[in-house]
Amino acid sequence: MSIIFSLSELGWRPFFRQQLTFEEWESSQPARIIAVHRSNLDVAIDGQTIVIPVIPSMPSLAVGDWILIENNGFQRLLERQSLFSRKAAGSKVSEQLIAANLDTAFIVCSMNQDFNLNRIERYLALVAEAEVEPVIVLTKQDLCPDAEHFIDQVRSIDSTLQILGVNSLDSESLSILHPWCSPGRTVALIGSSGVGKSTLVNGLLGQSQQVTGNIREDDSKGRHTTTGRSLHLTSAGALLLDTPGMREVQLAHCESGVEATFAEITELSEQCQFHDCQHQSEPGCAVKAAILTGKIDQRRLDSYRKLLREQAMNSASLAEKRSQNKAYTRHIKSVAKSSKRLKQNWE
Ligand SMILES: Nc1nc2c(ncn2[C@@H]2O[C@H](COP(=O)(O)OP(=O)(O)OP(=O)(O)O)[C@@H](O)[C@H]2O)c(=O)[nH]1
Ligand SMILES: [Zn+2]
Repeated sequence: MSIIFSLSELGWRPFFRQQLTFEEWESSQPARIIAVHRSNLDVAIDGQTIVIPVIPSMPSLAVGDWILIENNGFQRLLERQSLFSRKAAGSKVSEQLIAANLDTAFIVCSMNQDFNLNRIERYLALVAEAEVEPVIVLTKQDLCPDAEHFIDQVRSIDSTLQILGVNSLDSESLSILHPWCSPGRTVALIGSSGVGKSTLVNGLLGQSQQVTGNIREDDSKGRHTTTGRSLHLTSAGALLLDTPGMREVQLAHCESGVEATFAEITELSEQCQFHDCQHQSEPGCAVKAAILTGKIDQRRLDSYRKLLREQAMNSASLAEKRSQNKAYTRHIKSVAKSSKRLKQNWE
């Protein structure tokens, strides 16, 4: 089932439009990537969706990317407004792109014993790193006698956050999310297992469906496989990006995201006596002083430290895996070279 989209419904806006040269306006067409497969891309252009082949000279592309095409062939990638990526190990692919040009990430957490502020802060750091607007969606409100208690806790970490309580099983309750789901906007969900993401996705989609139906693609062995597309239309008109990768994003190379999520600690750090203060037992620590006066929560500082450590450890282990892979590749190459030499000598 195919739905016809206009460019503005696909999220086309001045940020992308102004990147085109006059010549590009004349000769090429903007297109949004709605699925990335091994050998081709599904892209939506003004009024239709088409399939274009993946060619080796293409940059890494993600669902949600805007590209220019000419005669149904790839021209160039437009600058992204936001990007979720997973910093993968491996000598060839150092960064696995997950989703591009999202406007909003719904950070989903349930209002029950699974509720966890540290986890929300972890997701906030990821979303800040990707430069996407966060909205905290607290689910299972129907089962919770004191939703305000949970909402207040989230507000205590940042009073400017958008925080909404919902019952994902009730579409009327989800209308509170509509301001972020208007036509042309792109949203995605992030949250732990069991908090109700799938239920929320179903509720937001209502009777609507994937931007186009599944397609069949030949895999490397020539077999047909059916691959789902990742961009869906919500009943309120937004595009909902639902890709498994979003659910597995790791905290690595995310220092600026962590710093942004704990802005009050980062700002206070500038007043610490030592510029590399760890806020533990150093003299003249402004952060410790703020904890003593109750201005900052000890939990906040612990969470900040833990996330900084986690992202540093993940980044380091990825770098190590990368260098191991490089060494392995060098080894394979040298074995191949010497066996070629041997063969030449033999002949
Ligand atoms: N009462 C109630 N139940 C909910 C709500 N949201 C989700 N559930 C239920 O919670 C359970 C888990 O929901 P899922 O949508 O599968 O959770 P998920 O986050 O997608 O979990 P994973 O697929 O493991 O990532 C299901 O039984 C849902 O019906 C809600 O707002 N209210
Ligand atoms: Zn300090």
